[in-house]
Amino acid sequence: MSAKKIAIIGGGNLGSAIAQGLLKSGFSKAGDITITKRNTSTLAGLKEAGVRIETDNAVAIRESEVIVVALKPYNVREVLQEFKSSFDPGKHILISVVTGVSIDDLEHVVPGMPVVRAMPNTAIAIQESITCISHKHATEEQVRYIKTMFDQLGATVSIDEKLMDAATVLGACGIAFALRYIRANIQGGIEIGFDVRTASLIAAQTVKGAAELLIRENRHPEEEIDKVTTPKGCTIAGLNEMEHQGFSSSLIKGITASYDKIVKD
Ligand SMILES: NC(=O)C1=CN([C@@H]2O[C@H](COP(=O)(O)OP(=O)(O)OC[C@H]3O[C@@H](n4cnc5c(N)ncnc54)[C@H](O)[C@@H]3O)[C@@H](O)[C@H]2O)C=CC1
Ligand SMILES: O=C(O)[C@@H]1CCC=N1
Repeated sequence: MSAKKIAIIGGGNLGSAIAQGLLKSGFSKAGDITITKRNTSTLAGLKEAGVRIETDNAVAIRESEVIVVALKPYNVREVLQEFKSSFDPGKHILISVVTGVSIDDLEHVVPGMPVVRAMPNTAIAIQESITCISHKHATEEQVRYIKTMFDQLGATVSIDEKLMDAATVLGACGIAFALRYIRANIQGGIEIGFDVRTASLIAAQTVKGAAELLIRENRHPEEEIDKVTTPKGCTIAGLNEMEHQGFSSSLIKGITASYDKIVKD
């Protein structure tokens, strides 16, 4: 698969993370990535690494083949509308990572351009994203290229577009949910005696280990929990107290609140 030049339109949190992941994975050479933003001062690190920094979206689009749109949902239509004459369906592949804006909506703004939606998370910066992908009119070759690209940046899963909002909550927002869980562990760890650095390391590595048990061994969480909960032991005492306080329920309610926010906006 030959290397393509990639433009990231919207060099914010996610756009920058994608650029970092592309660099780290070696999928792209720094000189083959262009990232755009109106105020480019936050992109100094990428600039230093050799990534091309642009304020003019038309230039970035013209000089690239893969266009990753990482703009906010509220201005993506307006910005794409402004630059739609720069798109060439014979040359460009368009990937949108924008939350809550459908393929139909985007294809309506840039007629003739097939849009692939992808929903990564910020761990894409270190090649540990889970990226959900869906498409309607892209060719098999375009989809293969996009999947290969995101495969280098973590794991990928192809989903029906109607699940894209759910994917946003579970995968993209999920990073923040998981981090808040880890932070609570750190707070608890400090209260029972650890300094913050040690508590952070233990909490984060423990969550990583739990995740790896599921991913590598393909197990159900409860099967692994059963191995930890000694009868009359401290694990079950802690777990049951957490559940009495609404642990699982609060997470499920948070996930549905997050989903409702996307669907109702
Ligand atoms: N941050 C995250 O974890 C995730 C975000 N997303 C989605 O990705 C999109 C981007 O999110 P963030 O990176 O968090 O937002 P952000 O606000 O950090 O990034 C958007 C960037 O676009 C830039 N921008 C605005 N107008 C522009 C223009 N005309 N030309 C070029 N750049 C322009 C802004 O300056 C900003 O840096 C959103 O649609 C979000 O819903 C999806 C998955 C995860
Ligand atoms: O909170 C948000 O709106 C975005 C979407 C997924 C992650 N961040």
